[in-house]
Amino acid sequence: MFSERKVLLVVNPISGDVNKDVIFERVIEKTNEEGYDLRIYSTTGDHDLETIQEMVTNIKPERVLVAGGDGTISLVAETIRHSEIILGIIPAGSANGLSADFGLSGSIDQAMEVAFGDKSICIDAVSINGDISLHLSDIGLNALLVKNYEDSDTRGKMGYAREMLRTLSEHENFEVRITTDKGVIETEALIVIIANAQKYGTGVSINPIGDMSDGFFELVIAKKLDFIETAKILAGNTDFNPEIMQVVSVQKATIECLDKEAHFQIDGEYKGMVKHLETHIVKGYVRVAIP
Ligand SMILES: Nc1ncnc2c1ncn2[C@@H]1O[C@H](COP(=O)(O)OP(=O)(O)OP(=O)(O)O)[C@@H](O)[C@H]1O
Repeated sequence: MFSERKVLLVVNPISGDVNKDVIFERVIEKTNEEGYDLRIYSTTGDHDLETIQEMVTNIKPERVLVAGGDGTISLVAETIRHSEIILGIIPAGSANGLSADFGLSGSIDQAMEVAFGDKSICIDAVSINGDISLHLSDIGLNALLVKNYEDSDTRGKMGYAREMLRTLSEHENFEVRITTDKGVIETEALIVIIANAQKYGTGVSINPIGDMSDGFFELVIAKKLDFIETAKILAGNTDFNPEIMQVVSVQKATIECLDKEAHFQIDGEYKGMVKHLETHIVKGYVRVAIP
């Protein structure tokens, strides 16, 4: 059957611990029912951005569905940025931070309903030294945890707990200067989070005022915490205490590490050590289907 209504499904075959066969079956079934012409792309880890970009240009889909983690979602978002094409998320990564913020539970049934539903919002992104962050990026403690977890060959809760303890023993606070149009903050920090959203994938709410569509992002600056409190936060057992963290809503900021380089991660992907970050909001970056 010929159809003008096209859907592109992008699947990361290696992400998370999720059986992609079920996803294929459900998407094929749903697109048949709704009369969509379906195209499928499985990522290879090599030149995926260029290939997806070309497919989007040629196919002109109404929706692009992504079954993968935050890395694959960011990649696809880049290919449909500033367009009316709707991004449908089928959570299938290891952490699924973005999906959690959109209220997606992880069930395929719910994801399908949402991805083909008629509710969507246009979300902002944050540009950090030229890279795009859709969710939460940070320097300091959590970025070191992301690095340690990526470097370790264990997975699952036990592996996470072990890396968390190692991270707590290795981490050192750093001196930071943050310059925004609201003034200059100079402080010792445990972590500085550049937050477009509200919650980490663990469910910890670190930015309760976060709104992905408001034209602002938040800088969440946490100072020294004690060992137990920090462990609870990393493990996802408690939210940040407002007494020891400062939150500023901005459109632009310069972040400088004054005494040493700090570990840096974007949306769950470790990016190395940095001393200087230039950040600014990119309004209306991508349209996402929501519950
Ligand atoms: N076929 C493939 N083989 C190997 N690596 C791949 C393949 N397809 C994509 N990748 C890699 O997968 C990474 C993106 O993974 P993604 O973020 O989707 O899942 P994840 O890491 O399991 O989940 P999360 O981001 O939620 O932790 C990229 O580094 C990309 O290069």
